[in-house]
Amino acid sequence: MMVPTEPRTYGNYIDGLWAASVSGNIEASINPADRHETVGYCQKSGQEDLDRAVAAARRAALIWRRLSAPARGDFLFKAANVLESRLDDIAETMTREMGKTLPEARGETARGVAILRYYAGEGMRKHGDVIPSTDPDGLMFTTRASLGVVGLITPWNFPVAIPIWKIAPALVYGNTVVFKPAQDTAITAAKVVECFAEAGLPYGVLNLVTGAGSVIGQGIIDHPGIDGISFTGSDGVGKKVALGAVARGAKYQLEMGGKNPVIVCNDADLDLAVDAVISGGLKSTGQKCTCTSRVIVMSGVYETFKDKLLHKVRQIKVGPGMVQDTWMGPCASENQMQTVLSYIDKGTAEGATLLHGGGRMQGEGYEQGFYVLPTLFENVNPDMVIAQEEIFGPVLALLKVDTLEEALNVANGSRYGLSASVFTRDVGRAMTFIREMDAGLVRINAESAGVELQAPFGGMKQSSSGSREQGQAAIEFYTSIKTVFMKS
Ligand SMILES: NC(=O)C1=CN([C@@H]2O[C@H](COP(=O)(O)OP(=O)(O)OC[C@H]3O[C@@H](n4cnc5c(N)ncnc54)[C@H](OP(=O)(O)O)[C@@H]3O)[C@@H](O)[C@H]2O)C=CC1
Ligand SMILES: O=C(O)CCC(=O)C(=O)O
Repeated sequence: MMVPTEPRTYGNYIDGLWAASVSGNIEASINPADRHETVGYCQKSGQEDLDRAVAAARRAALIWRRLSAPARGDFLFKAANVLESRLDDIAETMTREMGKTLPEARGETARGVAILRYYAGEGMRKHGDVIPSTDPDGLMFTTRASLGVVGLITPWNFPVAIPIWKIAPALVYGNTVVFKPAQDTAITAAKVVECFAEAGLPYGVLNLVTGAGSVIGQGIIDHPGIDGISFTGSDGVGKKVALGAVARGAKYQLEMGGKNPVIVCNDADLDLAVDAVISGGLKSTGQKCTCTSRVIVMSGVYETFKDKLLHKVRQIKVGPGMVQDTWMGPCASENQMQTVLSYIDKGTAEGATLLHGGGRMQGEGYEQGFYVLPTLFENVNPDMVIAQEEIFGPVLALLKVDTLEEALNVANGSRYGLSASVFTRDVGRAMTFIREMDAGLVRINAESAGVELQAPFGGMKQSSSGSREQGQAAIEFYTSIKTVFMKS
C-alpha cells in the first residue's frame, strides 16, 4: 500500500537556512512507479544560489577546520542518530522517488547510518606518521590539511548512501561542503541534509543546492571558490568534471560506470552462481555501477546454468517498490527506461537471442510507471553494444567460453574495470582471476554488486579516476599531506 503524503516544497539549505532559490523556480519530483504521483517539489536553482552556498561554505571553512577532528566526528554521530530515528520515512521517500524496493531502501538508509558512525570514529584515529629524520635534533612527521570547500555531485541510484559516503569524510577531515544531488532524487537528499541540520552542524558547513546538472553541476566544476570535486555518475559528465577541474587546478575524484562480468567456471556451485547473478544483476533494477551485466559461462555448464538462471528470472516479481512482495521496482525515470529499452533494441538488432523479457511490463497500473521486464540475452558477441556499454537496467548478457583464459580475455575486453566475480571451487583458478582481472573490486564466489563501507571502493580503467572512496582510503582525496620538520 502506498503511503499518501502531501507533496511538500523543499528549499535549498544555505548558511544554515532553508530557502527558496533566487528565481523562485521549483520542479516536481515524481514517483517512477506512478508518474502521476508527485513526491515533492525542489528548487530549480541558478548561479546566484550556488554563489551564496560557496560563499557560506568558504566562511564556515575557517572555523570548521580549526575544530578538533573528534569534535567534528561528534556532529556525525549526532547526524547518524537523527538519520536512524527517521529511517522509515527516508527509506519510504527514497522508494517513492527513485523506485527501489522498500527493503532495499531501508538497507541503504541503515548503511548511511553506519557510514556516518564509521567516519565519526575516524575523527579519533591517527592521521599522520612520525618519520625518522637524519637530523638527530629534528622531529619529522606528517599531518593532514583539509582541501577547503568541496563540491559533491551525486547520482540518483543511491540517493542516501553515495551522498553520505562523500559528505561524512569531507566533513570529518575538515572540509566544508556544497552538495548538488541528482534532481531526480532531490527530495530524499533534502531529507538527508535535514538530519545534519538537526544534528546542529554549524551554519555554512554543509550546503545543499538543487537544480539542473548543466547549471549547478557545471557551476561547481567551474567555481573558483571550490577546491575539490567528488563526482559519481555517467562517463560523459565525469569527463567534464575532470577537464574543468584540471583547467582551474582543482582536485577531483570520479566514480563512473561499470560493465561488470561474472565468470562461471565448469566447477562452480551453479545454484550459488545463479543467485549471485540474479541479485548482483537485477536488484535495484540493475541500476548500480557494480551490477553484473556480462555473465561469462564455460561451455561445460552453460546449458545447465542457463536453464537454472532462466527458471529464477521467470519468477521475479516486478512492481511498485512499496508493495511487499515486489522483488524488482521500476527504472528510476522515464529517461532511464528509454535508455534501457534502446539497448534492448540494439541487442536484438545486432543478433543476440532474447531468452526472456525484452520490453516494458504490460498490464493494469504498469503503464503509469517505468517498468521494464528482467531481460536475458544469449549468443552475445563480446563486441556487441550490449556487451560493451553500461546499460544501467535489468539486462543480462550470457557469453559462452571454453577456458578461463578466454573468459578473462572477454572479461577484460572492456573500457571499464569496476567490479568482477568468478565462481569456482578451485583455488588456483581463483588466484589466477585475482591476478589477471583488471577491476578495482574482485570477488570470489560472491556477487559483483555491493561494497562494504570500511573498504576502499573504486575502479580501474575508465570506471574511476584512480583514487578510492570509502574506508580510510577516503582521506587521500579529502586531505593533502603536510610534511612537518621541527627543531627547537
Ligand atoms: N556510476 C554510477 O553510479 C552511475 C552511473 N550512471 C550512468 O549514467 C547514465 C546516465 O545517468 P544520468 O543521471 O544522466 O547521469 P549524470 O552523469 O548526468 O548525473 C549524475 C550527476 O551529475 C549531474 N550532472 C548532469 N550534467 C552535468 C554537468 N554538465 N555538469 C556537472 N554535473 C552534471 C546530474 O545532475 P541532474 O541529474 O540533476 O541534472 C547528477 O547530479 C546511466 O544510464 C548510467 O549508465 C548514472 C548514475 C550513477
Ligand atoms: O554496489 C554498491 O553498493 C555501490 C554501487 C555504487 O556506488 C553505484 O552504483 O554508484
